[in-house]
Amino acid sequence: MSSTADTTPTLRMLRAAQAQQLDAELMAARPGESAEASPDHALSPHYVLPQLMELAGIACAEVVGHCAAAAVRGLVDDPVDDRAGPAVIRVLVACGPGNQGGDGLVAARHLHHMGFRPTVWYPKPGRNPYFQLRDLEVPFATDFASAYDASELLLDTLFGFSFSGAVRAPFDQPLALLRDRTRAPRPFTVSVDVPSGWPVDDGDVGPADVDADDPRRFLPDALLSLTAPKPAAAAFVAAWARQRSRGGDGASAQADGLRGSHWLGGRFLSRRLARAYGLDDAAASAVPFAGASQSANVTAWRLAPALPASAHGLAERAAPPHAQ
Ligand SMILES: NC(=O)C1=CN([C@@H]2O[C@H](COP(=O)(O)OP(=O)(O)OC[C@H]3O[C@@H](n4cnc5c(N)ncnc54)[C@H](O)[C@@H]3O)[C@@H](O)[C@H]2O)[C@@H](O)CC1
Repeated sequence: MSSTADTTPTLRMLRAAQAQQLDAELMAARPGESAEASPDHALSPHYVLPQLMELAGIACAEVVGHCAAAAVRGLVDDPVDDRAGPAVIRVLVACGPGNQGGDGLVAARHLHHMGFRPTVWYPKPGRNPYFQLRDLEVPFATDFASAYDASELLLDTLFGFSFSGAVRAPFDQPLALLRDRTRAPRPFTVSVDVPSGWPVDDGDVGPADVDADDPRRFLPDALLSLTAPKPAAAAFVAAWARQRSRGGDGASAQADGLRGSHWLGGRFLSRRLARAYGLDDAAASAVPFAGASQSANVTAWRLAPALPASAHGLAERAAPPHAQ
């Protein structure tokens, strides 16, 4: 009989296929399928993609804001006086070809309005927020390496839960650079959903245990999970636990407070959808967001394994499409 109940709050994880399914259910987005065809779609909240991206993007910008002071104090050779405010902080926003790249574009717009100095690397332009950034005269970088070296902070929105296989050009070069820059000084790096290049559903292997050319040598300083952590978030948490037990790498105490931090964003789930994916059951505690915040620091939260696919009927349904 156990004597003391463990009260550590818990977040349930979602595997890639579950996250894609949930995304589709939020939007009722399967082309050609009538709402009557599926009870899930009849109940869908019918979000449209730009709404979800806006919420994801503002959560990204908020987490960058939380981490910015640490980035400046801890990792720059000649620390900037943080009383100067965000205007001195250069944030490189690396945007991939999918919806996560769209989150990054939205985040860059919010960062601009918050007073930061964002620069965007977006080698496959196309989504609407791109034109908004052009209108705001936010600079676009063509050379990732020099923009990286000129920044205090990197927002990694290259790939999220739909990444798979070996990385293809033109994204291979930035991922190789991130993999090779394992030590400070380097920009404080915030990844979204999955550290780019990592296998989404692998929760066990961490950067310390992989070969020199393995993408998991790239260990971001902070991770923002959207809607729910993916198994890669558990690998991120485990990798930072190992890093801490080895005594870190010399960065300042202030920066260390946020290095290895895990955040949750994406406030768009109803109780019905949360319950359907096991995000609202006895093992998964209540949502951690406070007040108007679009992000919550969940570093101290435990991560529970994703439910088996059959638990919410995923196995019986076709894989959803996702925007390219
Ligand atoms: N419900 C949610 O949680 C929401 C998630 N959003 C974001 O959307 C992301 C998922 O978006 P997507 O499904 O578009 O997927 P991703 O943004 O993960 O990327 C898919 C794109 O990457 C390409 N790609 C995949 N593997 C590759 C490889 N090995 N080399 C080169 N290119 C590769 C694909 O061709 C596709 O263009 C999430 O991670 C999250 O950031 C938000 O935009 C909206 C709401």
